Amino acid sequence: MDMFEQIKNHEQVVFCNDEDTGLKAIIAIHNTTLGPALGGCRMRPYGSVDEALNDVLRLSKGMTYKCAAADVDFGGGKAVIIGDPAKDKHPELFRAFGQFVESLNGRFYTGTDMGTEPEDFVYALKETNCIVGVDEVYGGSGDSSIPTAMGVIYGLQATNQTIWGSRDLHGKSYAIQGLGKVGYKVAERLLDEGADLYVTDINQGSIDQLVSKAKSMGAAIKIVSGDEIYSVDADVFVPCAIGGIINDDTIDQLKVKAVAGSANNQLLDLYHGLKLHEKGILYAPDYIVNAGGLIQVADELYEPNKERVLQKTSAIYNTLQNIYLQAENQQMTTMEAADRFCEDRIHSRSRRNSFFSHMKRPKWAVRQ
Ligand SMILES: NC(=O)C1=CN([C@@H]2O[C@H](COP(=O)(O)OP(=O)(O)OC[C@H]3O[C@@H](n4cnc5c(N)ncnc54)[C@H](O)[C@@H]3O)[C@@H](O)[C@H]2O)C=CC1
Ligand SMILES: O=C(O)CCC(=O)C(=O)O
Repeated sequence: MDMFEQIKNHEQVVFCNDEDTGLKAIIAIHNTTLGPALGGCRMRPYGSVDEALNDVLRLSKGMTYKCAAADVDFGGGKAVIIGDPAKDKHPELFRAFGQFVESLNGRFYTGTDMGTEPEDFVYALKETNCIVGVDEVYGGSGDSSIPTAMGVIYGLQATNQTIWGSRDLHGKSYAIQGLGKVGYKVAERLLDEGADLYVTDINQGSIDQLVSKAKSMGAAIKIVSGDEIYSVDADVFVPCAIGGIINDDTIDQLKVKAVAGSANNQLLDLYHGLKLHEKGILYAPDYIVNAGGLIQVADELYEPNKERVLQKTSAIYNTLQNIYLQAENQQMTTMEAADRFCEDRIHSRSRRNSFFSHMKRPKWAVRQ
């Protein structure tokens, strides 16, 4: 496919190649109407450059919508590093990545995502100030997966309220895919609430950790294989790992009443939102539910304020309920209702914010 056809809705795509450190990364800036691009950096052993490019293009577009929905003055961007997080990480790799981010001169801010940790970005921070979510001792706001997990909990509460008339989390069962930075925290909170859990992860260490936590609480969790997670008899499916997991094959297997989790790009295609709807499964649009981390890192770039982050993250509950209502009133899927809500916000600003008008960096209150 023609490369420009492939990236046609994006403003800028940067291929980063550094032979000395082995860095192979792609930074995608989707849309900066609302402000400079902001989005995490994922590290994965992608099978091909094309796979990595597709991922970063989809993820960066999602960030444009996420920023609009969360009402933060940033645009959509994302980065991917091609490599195995378990084997290929080293300080110089992240320093080299930081140099590429710096070369964008404030058009792109980044931090953690799947496969990366706040500590990795301490090295990138040596090269650029355009890094978010590092520990507070380095001037950051800390692990952004904490508010992300909190947002998922608000999303689950809004979903339960809509389906069962109560936002209570206990008395329901949840199938969690992925016990990483976000999924593990969601699982802990659900255990605290006395919910029943089915869990899966490709990393046995995370499962063992959750099992011993559950044991210490006298609770039981059911461990299932990667394939089984789609067909368990749970009330809600909570995807907290990879994208594209809502597809023709998995929708046929789902027995749940709702899907609400942190994973970015859960629907393989937009029409899978319709298929879920036709099967009577309520879908919580991913970028509405998982905006907590974004809210924290966006806040960090101005005047960091923990209370405000908590307040804005708790608004995910109302935003999601409104999306559910809009979808019902306008006879569309929840994903279509969410997309329309965001597109209206972006278009209403596009007349006033022109391309590149947000080159200026936000005020760096902490690190200057
Ligand atoms: N960290 C954050 O604040 C945010 C994360 N997200 C999204 O949430 C998802 C999870 O992010 P993190 O927890 O930060 O990533 P992470 O890398 O800390 O955790 C991902 C977990 O999923 C597991 N996993 C990977 N493939 C799997 C598979 N096929 N089946 C089961 N488990 C699998 C990994 O072993 C790991 O434990 C990603 O899609 C990410 O883009 C979205 C918004 C913010
Ligand atoms: O958590 C971050 O660093 C930025 C937010 C992000 O990348 C996301 O929400 O997917």
